[in-house]
Amino acid sequence: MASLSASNHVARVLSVANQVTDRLADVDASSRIANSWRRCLISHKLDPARQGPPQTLTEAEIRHVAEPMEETIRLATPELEDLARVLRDAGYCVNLADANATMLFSRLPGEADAKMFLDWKIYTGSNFAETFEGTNGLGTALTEQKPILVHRDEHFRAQWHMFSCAVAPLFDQAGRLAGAVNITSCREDLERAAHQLALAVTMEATRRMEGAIFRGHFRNAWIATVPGDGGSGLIAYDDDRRIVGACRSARALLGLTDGLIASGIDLSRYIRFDHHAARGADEIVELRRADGTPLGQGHVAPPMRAKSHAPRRDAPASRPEALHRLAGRDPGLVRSVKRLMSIGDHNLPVLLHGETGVGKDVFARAIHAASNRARNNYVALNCAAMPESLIDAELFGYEAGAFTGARREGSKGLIVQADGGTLFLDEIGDMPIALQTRLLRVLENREVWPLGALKPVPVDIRLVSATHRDLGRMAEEGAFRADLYFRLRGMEVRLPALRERADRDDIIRQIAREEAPNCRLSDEAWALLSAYPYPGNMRQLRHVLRLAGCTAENGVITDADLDLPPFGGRAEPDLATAERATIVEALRKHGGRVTEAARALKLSRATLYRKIKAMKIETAQ
Ligand SMILES: Nc1ncnc2c1ncn2[C@@H]1O[C@H](COP(=O)(O)OP(=O)(O)OP(=O)(O)O)[C@@H](O)[C@H]1O
Repeated sequence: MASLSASNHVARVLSVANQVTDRLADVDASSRIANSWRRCLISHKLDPARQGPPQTLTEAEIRHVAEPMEETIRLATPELEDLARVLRDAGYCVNLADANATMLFSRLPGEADAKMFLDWKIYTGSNFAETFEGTNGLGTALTEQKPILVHRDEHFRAQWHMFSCAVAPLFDQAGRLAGAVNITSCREDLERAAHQLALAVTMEATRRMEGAIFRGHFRNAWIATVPGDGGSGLIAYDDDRRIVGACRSARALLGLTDGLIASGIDLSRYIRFDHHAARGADEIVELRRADGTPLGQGHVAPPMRAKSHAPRRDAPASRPEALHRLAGRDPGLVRSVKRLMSIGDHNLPVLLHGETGVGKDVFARAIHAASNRARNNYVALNCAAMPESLIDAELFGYEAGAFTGARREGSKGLIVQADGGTLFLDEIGDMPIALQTRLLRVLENREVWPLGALKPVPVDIRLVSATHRDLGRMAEEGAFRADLYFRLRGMEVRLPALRERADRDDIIRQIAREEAPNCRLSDEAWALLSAYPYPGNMRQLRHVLRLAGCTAENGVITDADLDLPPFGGRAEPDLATAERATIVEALRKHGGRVTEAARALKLSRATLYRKIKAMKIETAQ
């Protein structure tokens, strides 16, 4: 039925709703559309012939309504933007509405189609509740909490007959209805089948939004993905394996309720699997029910704090104190921090330069915390700690099935995880040339192409990188891409070695307070500490004082407690030899197992890998 007059449509609605056999009754009387028409007539008392625009909110009202949805919209936005880009050329407008059917996010299609949506007020602030607008995609999907396609003359009000909308409801991290994702088209040439396809795409995108909302909400918890017929379920649990959250599918799959979750019920009462909590990386696991029956392959992801140091959600917008504290009273650093603060709100890349252990990582975190990105993720990657193929996958992400061994649902990659925040690339001088080219492209185009992806993902990151090498020289010699080098050093900050710092004594005092709080330094110990050149910088000083705090007798650290290897102008070889021997011994003791050796040495696995690589130590792994 291409175009119906308003009066014919009224007669049609009445005959369908009243189940009268009539030539106009072209809609199945038991269908969801017919049921909705009945609701509109009987419960909402609406008139199918009524004309007029939808209710719209003022700017202030929109802000008020959007406030409780702020986090949900933020977490769903990357997927919404993707969906809008995919459907734009097909003429669809894309919206996210809250559970009351008020549109709070809108992306219009190209110019040729956009005017129609503007004229009909299909944009942010408009309300499409079924109780006002009658049967329509948003209102009806939200009423029924089910995806729906409302094609042209299936709308209750005749005035909406030039539109088709496909809508998927969106459920929040607790499985509650949070809103719906709507796509609307006014193209006459698009058949129902085309809209059905677009609905499937929208449902899939909405499922990914729900995943992002769940992961964002439980970013400090472990997350297990459990396969299920109605889509995979997500369960969040703490370090003691107590369940702290479950999405709608996981609740349905395992019979979890709010009450059970609030009681901190043990995960093992529902699912069991083995994984290595200490590894701090995502893992594919074999899942079993509590009674041992197999549940298939699942996936376990560690808390974001372990891999990306995500700040707390209540973190203040910007905290420059840490940066000032790190600069201390060193005039050169104080100047650098001043300059950094003056460019703080810009996204200028920063290149940190300094010897090992001077505090490049803590400085990078402080730059992030002092910036206007502080509320978003700080994501760090050590380029020297991983083989090229792993950096590629970790950094740029990949689509599902992009390569053998890839995670089933693909991986967003660290660049996308850092969207809106800061990406810290440590030991950037060790980044393989092929990846330098890809990174340069990301910085230039502000988008990333995950491996196997058909389209790029837009990203907004601030890049802070660090190196102990002379990148300028490497660029001259062709060992590092010169164009990338110039991009990285929007601002270059040289972190002085501890022996060069004007405020070295302040730092020794501060670290002594932190590492050996119950001890005082004897005069001889103080003399030794303040004269020593510290080839291992802050890290070495910390280790020396930590050890001294343990061996000191009667609360006094003497020179005998200080393990300061002799320094003959160049201490690195001695220190390096001792360190190498310690690592080789730890690896030997643990049968070449890096994870266990790292634990014994109290180093992160990544740091130990980096050292193994730098020292060219052979391992069994
Ligand atoms: N200004 C400072 N005051 C006190 N401790 C510091 C300071 N800067 C860094 N540290 C400490 O020194 C240690 C090494 O810091 P960090 O890992 O940031 O150094 P790095 O330069 O990144 O080292 P690497 O080059 O080996 O990666 C950490 O324990 C850190 O807490």
